[in-house]
Amino acid sequence: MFRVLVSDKMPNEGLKPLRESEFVEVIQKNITEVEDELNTFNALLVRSDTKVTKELLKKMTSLKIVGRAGVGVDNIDVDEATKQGVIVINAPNGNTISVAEHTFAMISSLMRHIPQANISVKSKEWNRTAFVGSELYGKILGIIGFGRIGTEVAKRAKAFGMKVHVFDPILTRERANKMGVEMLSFDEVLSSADIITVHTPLTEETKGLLNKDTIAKTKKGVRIINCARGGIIEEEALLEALENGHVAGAALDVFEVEPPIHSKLIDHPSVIVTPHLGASTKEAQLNVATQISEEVLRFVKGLPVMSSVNFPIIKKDKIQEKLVLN
Ligand SMILES: NC(=O)C1=CN([C@@H]2O[C@H](COP(=O)(O)OP(=O)(O)OC[C@H]3O[C@@H](n4cnc5c(N)ncnc54)[C@H](O)[C@@H]3O)[C@@H](O)[C@H]2O)C=CC1
Ligand SMILES: O=C(O)C(=O)COP(=O)(O)O
Repeated sequence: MFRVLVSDKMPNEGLKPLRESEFVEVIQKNITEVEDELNTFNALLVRSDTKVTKELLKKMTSLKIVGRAGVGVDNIDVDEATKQGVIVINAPNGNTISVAEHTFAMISSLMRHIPQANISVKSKEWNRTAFVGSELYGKILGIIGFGRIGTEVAKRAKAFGMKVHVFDPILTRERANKMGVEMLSFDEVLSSADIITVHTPLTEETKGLLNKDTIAKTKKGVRIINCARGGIIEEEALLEALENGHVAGAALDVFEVEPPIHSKLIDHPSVIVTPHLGASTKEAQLNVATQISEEVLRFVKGLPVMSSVNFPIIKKDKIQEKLVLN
């Protein structure tokens, strides 16, 4: 049997392709619950909670494939997996719409102080002057990272009558024109936008993309959104800019350390937060779990996987060797 450990929360229905296979056994448990049998699993399915470290990979000696039911693979030591000949796959488009919608909910909430006003009314206050907001219409949304999610955010911004300024190193002018957005340099987006939202992966290159120096290049009164990954924006620099009034507000779904219990940012009155909920919809979770299950099943059947993030790097013979089922 091909043993699949599902160590983060995923809907049963999404795991159906694997559960219904006669060649596969699915075990849904936390890593801590299966410490003694880690060497028996052939596949590991995770979201962002499980940290697939070098240490964990070394213990999982029968592992052939890691499936990320989502997009970001920054919680997986992909280099180590590659060295060990373990394929890493993700579900690149299953949660795009959910994250774009959440980003837009955060932008709207931030501009109209909805979370703060909600708390106020529930505390039996009726304060209509403290929560005067700003319209989105006519404002400039700066999008850093114009991939799947950034593109969907842009479509929604345009529907609200916003202008969209975009920086992405792989964006072409042709595509920008087609999408009705303005393609600019990183610095130009920083200096022109009323609201900046980041949608890049977290990599060595994007870590601290918004820092003390780059935040200083933004407009006074700018609002900053992060529904991508903690660490893309340096939290200390953001807090300082909020405290000195340069940044008027921030909406954060993700944090350098999750949960952010020691982050002073969460106590700032102009910061609104959610607990990494971007992909947490019924639809997205069903999509990503189904996609990843179907991919793992393809792998079990010896068919090529389509969404590997490290496949070309692993030598083909190493995969063939791993493909032989126990
Ligand atoms: N909050 C949440 O629950 C979720 C967060 N995410 C995060 O969102 C990220 C983006 O997701 P997708 O749009 O699906 O990925 P994608 O791969 O479609 O797009 C990422 C874009 O970022 C661009 N990029 C890379 N480096 C850049 C840089 N230095 N400056 C500007 N652009 C750069 C790439 O060229 C690419 O176009 C994921 O990597 C993940 O970390 C994704 C899903 C859920
Ligand atoms: O897909 C992603 O990159 C996400 O951040 C979603 O994370 P989650 O699966 O909800 O823990």
